[in-house]
Parts: sequence; structure tokens; C-alpha cells
Amino acid sequence: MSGEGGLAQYVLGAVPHGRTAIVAADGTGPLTGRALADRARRGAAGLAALGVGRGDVVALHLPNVPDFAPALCAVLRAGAAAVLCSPLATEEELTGQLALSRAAVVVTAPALRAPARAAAARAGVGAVLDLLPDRRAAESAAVPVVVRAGDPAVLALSSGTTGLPKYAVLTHGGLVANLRQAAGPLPLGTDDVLLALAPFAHVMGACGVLLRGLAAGATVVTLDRFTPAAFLGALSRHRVTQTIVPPPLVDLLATSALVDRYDLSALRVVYVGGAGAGADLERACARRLGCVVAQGYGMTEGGPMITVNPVDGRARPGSAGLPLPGVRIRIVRDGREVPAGSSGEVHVAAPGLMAGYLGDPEATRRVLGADGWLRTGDVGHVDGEGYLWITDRLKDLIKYKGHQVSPAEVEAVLTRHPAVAEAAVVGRPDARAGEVPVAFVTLRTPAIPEELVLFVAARVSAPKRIHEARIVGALPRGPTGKVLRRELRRRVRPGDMRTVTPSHPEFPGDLMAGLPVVDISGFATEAAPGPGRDAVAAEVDRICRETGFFLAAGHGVRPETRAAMFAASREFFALPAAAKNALAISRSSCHRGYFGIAAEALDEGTTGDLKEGLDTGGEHGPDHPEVLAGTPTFGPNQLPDLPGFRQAWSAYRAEAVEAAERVQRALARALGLPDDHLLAMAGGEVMYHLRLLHYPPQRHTRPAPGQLGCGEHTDYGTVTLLADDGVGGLEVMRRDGTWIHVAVPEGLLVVNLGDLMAIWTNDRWVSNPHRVVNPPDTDRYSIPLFVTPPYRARITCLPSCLAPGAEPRYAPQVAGEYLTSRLDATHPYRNPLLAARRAATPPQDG
Ligand SMILES: O=C(O)CCC(=O)C(=O)O
Ligand SMILES: [Fe+2]
Repeated sequence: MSGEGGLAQYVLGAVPHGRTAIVAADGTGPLTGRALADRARRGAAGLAALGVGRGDVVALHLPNVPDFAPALCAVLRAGAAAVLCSPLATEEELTGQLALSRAAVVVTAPALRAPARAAAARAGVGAVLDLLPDRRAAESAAVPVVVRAGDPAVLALSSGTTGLPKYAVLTHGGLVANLRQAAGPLPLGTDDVLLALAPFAHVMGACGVLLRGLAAGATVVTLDRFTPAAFLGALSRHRVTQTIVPPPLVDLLATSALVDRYDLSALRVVYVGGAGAGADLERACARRLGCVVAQGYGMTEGGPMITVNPVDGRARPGSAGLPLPGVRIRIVRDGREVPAGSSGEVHVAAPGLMAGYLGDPEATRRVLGADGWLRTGDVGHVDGEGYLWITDRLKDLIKYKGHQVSPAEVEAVLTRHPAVAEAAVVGRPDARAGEVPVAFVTLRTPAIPEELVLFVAARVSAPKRIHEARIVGALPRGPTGKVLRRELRRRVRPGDMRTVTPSHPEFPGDLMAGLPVVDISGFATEAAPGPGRDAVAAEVDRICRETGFFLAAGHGVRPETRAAMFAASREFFALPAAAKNALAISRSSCHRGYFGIAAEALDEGTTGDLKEGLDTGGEHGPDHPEVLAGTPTFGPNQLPDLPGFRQAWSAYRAEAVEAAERVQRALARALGLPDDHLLAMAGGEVMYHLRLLHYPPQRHTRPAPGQLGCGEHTDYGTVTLLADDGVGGLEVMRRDGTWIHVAVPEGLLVVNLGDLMAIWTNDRWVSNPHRVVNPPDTDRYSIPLFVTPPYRARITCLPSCLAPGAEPRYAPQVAGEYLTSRLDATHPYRNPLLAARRAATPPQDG
């Protein structure tokens, strides 16, 4: 390759100026070839003005949007290398990537600005740009910089065949060679429309799709977020002719009824990347769509494209196809090349191979021989006609929905958990995802599986989350001490599935001591105190001194009442946003009604909780004395007009309030007070606020760093009784500051103390911090009932809780005023200051 523009020149030189080069699936951000070339040139000048040039690294932290194209081309023209960063990366992951790649500048999108800035600050990166600087013509004359074939062009994260993620260095010369080699066997022309589904943060998306499409003069359509409807809609709306999909989508295209609703008649070729989909599925898909379905094979280190099935009728379903021109394949077993038909490790030699791993000659040597052959870590054979068949892999990578997950990386996260001694992560076959990560761990100190699952979930992006943690006495090891992953994979094969529940023998029993079960049926009525009441009260006192959280049995809420309430709640939250917003809490004078995602921030100062909810209270008509008196929080509910909703709600509320009365009697007795002390306080009537909550799965909500379903908080009133749907996600802080995950056995209610208890008891009992982490892939529903003393009740230290001569630690509070002060502090709609601060922070994605 002759100097000057390198890869950018090669690609942009082919883009027809007058036509759309790239556009988002929703029609936004279209760029003609001319606009793309202009923006790339001006962006390069802007980068040069920042001092970026040959030898520098610029991070592209962008979703699949058209703007990615000029950004990438600008970086290349400026002579720098682009490091591809996933928009799904957590702040922690991004920090590591920026540090490892030694990026000088981060280019991000407005929606990703907050994590990008935080990570850049932590990694010491000087400049974070929302898209590219844009310099006008005169300044842009100075570029392109002269680049050499061996200059790094793209740094792509790869887990390699083993170990932690590293950056594969792909050069200008290597990528141009790979694009040239692909042009024949993966034909694409100016009439083609190519759907870019693979993330541009992956080299297959950036080079195999985007640059290949642009270099062929085709139109590239970007899809930022996958849903079946968005994917199929994009194929049909843009009359897409070609796309590359991961294997699970071949299944969708071959079998989903949804496909019939879209016109996919323009589609000519569907390439399948990642692991193969299987011959039968490929054939079924090709038959149904009337197009070619062709598997290809590639890897980051390999350039990235290595083999592909021809589209001229010679495709072999199930095989990875033929090597691209200029690419050689050999199969090696026990250090020797084996003949056609024999199985062994696949080695590749090609001009497009990576130059090596950034700053890691040791790791480079392990995969890239001095003779130029790359060891892929995949096992397969070449048949008599030269087709490659991948049958297995040496490497341990887990393939989750087309993403490659490095077990070592997830293991490194797990071993940061103080309780974990060792961890080994393997893939479990999964019908939807291909594979999901599952961890085997040995412990130093007790921990429960759910706690580990959530620990990982809070730190890594969705593909790397473990779907199960199995606590074992020891990891299986081979003679050299190496963990036998094969053996672990065998244990997680379907058919050998088992879930570790808290009652499993491997589960350390004493942990549940933090959340003991208390039977409160003895407190059902005021009269006839049962003989067990004192013993239960003593147990309640012990628990409240320790954690302030317990599970109530014998609460009297009937299973059918509870089921009907959950069903009604699901039905409500499934309504369209407009229907829910018609009941907006912001229209209520008494804090009753619907609030959407991020409308409340239980942890003040955070972005807002990843949940939506419906707040309800007592049925207070216009003649209710508190309503007539204008007491805050008293007034009408806003309930949805769904058939059966009101009945389900009022039945559940009535039974839950009765349960709450039992709890209040038990608490009073535990404090040495008459059973009805809390129920008969002066200052009005006890307030019961029933709240329906819905936590959408993490992967739909794209949490900002630190954003949770419920931020860390304590409840405000006397006590809370919570019904949850058993999906998990509630975490409670123990007095020692460690978090435990609360697994609620079916039918029990979680009981936890509110802030006022500390005032009453002078900290004998305190409210306990808790939070909710949304489950990764499922919706979670919960129904707390908050109990607050009468609005005007004055909460002061109980004499029985004050040691002789001691002073109360807290100033007295009026119960209702404390409640409204907390609501004001956590709801922007109630608080102009909060609203202004919220408006000043960058918008949330999702
Ligand atoms: O949904 C949950 O499990 C907890 C809800 C909660 O803590 C609250 O709303 O105060
Ligand atoms: Fe709470």
C-alpha cells in the first residue's frame, strides 16, 4: 500500500458522493458519501488541532449510529489508531479499556457522556468529545497524514484464546488487504443495502460490516438496539439486501411467526457469523426467506474475515466455507499438519492478520508464530473440497448472543468478592443466548449464590453476567493444577441442571440467620393474647436489634388475594405509557398515582431509580376530616380503570393492613409497650401507603453507572411489609456493612423497620439500608405497604428505651412532616431544586 491515506483513503475513495452512504434504521442521521468524506476530513483536522497524530490512540465509545462512520474515518485520516469501546461497557470496564489502550481522546455520544467522562477521568484521558471536532476546509488541507501499511489502524478488544482481554492491533495494510480479499467472495455493490447489526465496537461490525459496506459503495443501515421488531422492520423498510447475524437470529428468521409480517423480499444474503447455526437451521432459513444463508468464519486476530461460504450455489450449509483469496488454512494436531478430513486446531496465515497484541509480546507469541501462522484455538477439519468445518474449540470463550465472554475476566471480578476464594466460569448451553456464563466458586467465608450473581451484575455488562453461581467444596483440577473446564462444562450441560437454593446442603445455613422467619399469627387480634406472644416478641426484639429485617409468616394475607394483586399490577404496568401517565402522580395533590422510570431517587443525588410505580393510600373522600383540614398525603387515589383492578387492590390492601396491625402489635410488645400502643397513637389515624412497583430488566433500561432499581435507602415510617414476586433483587445491609441478597420464600412478607423507630428506641432498633438491583433478564414486581404513624403524632424517645441519665439522640419529629420531607427530598416533581438539578444532568438513555 502506498503511503498517504491508508485505510481511510481506500474506504472513502469508493463511496459514491451523491448517494446515501449511511443512515440509521429509523431514518435519522443520513450522510451522503460527500457529507461522510467532508466530515471525516474536518474531523481529522479537528483531531490534528488537538495534537492527535500518528502513534496516538483515539477511543470510539459510540453505539451503532451513522456518526460512527465519519468518526472512525477521521481517526484513521489523522494517522491515529481507533480503539473500539462498547457503549454497553460499565464505567469500570471502560476505565480499564482506556488505560490499557492508552487512549489520548475519547469520542462519545451525548447519551453516553456521563460514564465516558467518569471513566476518562479515572483513566487520566485528557479529552472527551461529544462526537467529533469539526474544522473547516483551510485547516483540513494539512491532512491526511501519511500512514504506512504497518501503522495501527484499529485496536480491537479480544479475549484471545485464553486469559484476560487484550488489544489486537490491526494495521492499515492488514485491513485493506482483508477488505480486498473479502470483496470477491462476499460480493457487495452500489445497489446493495447492508444492515449493520453487529456492534461497531466489535471488529466484525466495524470492519466486516461498516468498512466493507462503505468500501463497496453500498448503503449501510445502522441498528442501534436490537429487538426482533426493530430488526425485521429495518430489513423491510430499507429493503436491505444483505446482513450478518449471529446464530440465534437464524433461528428467529427460520422459525418466528413475526417474520411473516414483514416484507423481506429484497434480502439476498444472510451471513452467519460467530458460532455456526447448524446446517438444518441454515437450510430452513434459506428456504423460508428465499435467499442465501451462508456461514462465515472470522476472528479479531484473523483480520477479521477468514473464510466464507460462496453465494453462487456452492454454499455448504453447516460449514464455515472456503478461505478468502490469499488466506491459507492448515489443521494441526500434536504439532503436525494433518491431511484433509482429519481434525485438529485451525491455523491461519493471511496478510490481514493482526500485528500482535498491544504491549504484550508474550501473549502474541503464544498465538502468532514467527512463521506467520495464527493459532485460532478452534478445532475443525478441512474437507476434500477445501471447506472448513469448525467442530469444537480449544479456547474457553463463552459465546453469549454473538458476544465473546472471557471466563478469566468474569473470574477476576468474582474473586474480588471478599467471600470468594476461587472461581471458574464456563458457558451453559442456552436456547436463546447460545451460551450463558455460569460460575463455580469456592468460598472463604459464607456467601449465598444470589449475592454473587448480583455482585457480578453490578460490575459488568450484560453478556458477562453470570446466570448462576454454584458453590462447591473444590474446583476439579487436572494433574498440572489447571482447572478442568471440560468437566465443569459437562456439569452444566442441560439435563444436569440444578439450581442451588438456600436449602441446598452446599449453602452455609447461618446466613439466613440475618433474615429469620417469624410467625406473627399470634398477634391476629387485640383480645385473647395467645401464649406464644411473649416468646415471639422477644425474638422480634432480638432481630430488630440485629438487622431490623425479618420474614413474616402467619400474616393472614391469603395467597389468592396476593396473586390477584400481582396479576392486576402486571396488567397495569403493561399498559401503554400514555394510559399510565394519565394517572401521573405529579397531578396529585396528595402523592397518589403513577410515576415512571427514574422519577424517584431513593438514594438522593443519584440519577433516579430504575423502576416505575403506582402510589396509593387510604380511600379518603372529600369529606374525610383530614382532607377537609388540608393535611398533606390525604386525598383521592388515582387507580387504573382496569376490570377487577379496584377489587384486587382493595382486597389486598385490607388484608395487608391487617397483617401490618399484627406486626405493629408484635413490635409494641417487643418494646415492652401495650400491644395496641402503635395502633392507638394520638394525632390522627395510622397511615398505610400501598405501592405497586415494577422493575424492568437491566438490559432494557441500560443503567447509568451506579443506577439501581432502588438506590440505597432506609424506609421512613414505622415499618414496611413487602410482598415480592420471588425473582430476587432486594439486598439488605447488615450491621457490619455487608450486603446480602434476600431470597423471599413464596408467601412470606419481608418486614423492615422505618426511620422513626430509631427516634422512638434511641437506636435500640434502627432502620436498615436496603436497595434493589434489577434482574438482568426478567421483570420484577413488588408491593410494599408502608406504615406511618398518624400524621400529627409526635415521635419522641420512649422512656423505656432511655437509660438512666442518658439523653435522647434525636430531636422529636412529627410523623407526617418527616414523611413529606423525605418525599420532597427524593421526588423532583415535588421539589423545584431537585427538578432543576435533574434537568442540568445529561439525559438518560432508555
Ligand atoms: O421492591 C423492593 O423490594 C423494595 C422496595 C423498597 O425498598 C421501597 O420502595 O422502599
Ligand atoms: Fe424501602
